[in-house]
Amino acid sequence: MMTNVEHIGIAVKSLAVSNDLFTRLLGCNPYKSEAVASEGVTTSFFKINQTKIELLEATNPDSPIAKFLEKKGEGIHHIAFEVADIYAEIERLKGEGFTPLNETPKRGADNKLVCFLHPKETNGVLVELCQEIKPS
Ligand SMILES: CC[C@H](C(=O)O)C(=O)SCCNC(=O)CCNC(=O)[C@H](O)C(C)(C)COP(=O)(O)OP(=O)(O)OC[C@H]1O[C@@H](n2cnc3c(N)ncnc32)[C@H](O)[C@@H]1OP(=O)(O)O
Ligand SMILES: [Co+2]
Repeated sequence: MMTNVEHIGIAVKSLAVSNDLFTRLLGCNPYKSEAVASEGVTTSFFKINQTKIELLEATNPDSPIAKFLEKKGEGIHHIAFEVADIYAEIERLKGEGFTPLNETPKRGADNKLVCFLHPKETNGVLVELCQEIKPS
C-alpha cells in the first residue's frame, strides 16, 4: 500500500532560476541535485519537515519534462507516493485495473526504485510510486 506522499514533482524550464525561487519561497536550500539520464532530467530536491519538492529540468528534447513544458508550461508534473514494496504494489494496482507504464521498477532519483501510472487512469494526475533502495 502507499504510505505517504514522497514528493511533488514540478516541471521547470531552468533549475538555476527555480532553485533560487524555491530557496526564497521555502526558506531553505535544496538538499541535493541529481541527473537521471534515463528520464532526460536533472532534479533538485527541497525538504521541509517530511514534505519534499522535486524540481525537474529537461536535459533533452525527448524528455517527458520537455514534452510537458511544451504542452502545459511550468507547473506540477506528478505526485509521488512512497511504498514499502513496489513489486507488491504494482501487482496490487494491476489487480485494481491500473496499467503501470513500467511493470519493472526503474531507478529513479534520491535512491529510489520508481514506477508510473498514466494520468489518463488517474484523473489527469501523473502518479509515481517510489520505494527506497535499501543497502544490501
Ligand atoms: C524517475 C526520476 C524522477 C524521480 O522522482 O525519481 C522523476 O520523477 S522523473 C519524471 C519524468 N518521467 C516521467 O514522467 C515518466 C512517466 N511519464 C511518461 O511516461 C509520459 O510523460 C506520459 C506517458 C505520462 C505521457 O507521455 P506522452 O508521450 O504520451 O506525452 P503526451 O504529451 O502525448 O501526453 C499524453 C496525454 O497525457 C497528458 N499528460 C502528459 N504528461 C502529463 C502529466 N505529467 N500530468 C498530467 N497529464 C499529462 C497530456 O496532456 C496528454 O493528454 P491529452 O489530453 O491527450 O492532451
Ligand atoms: Co519524481
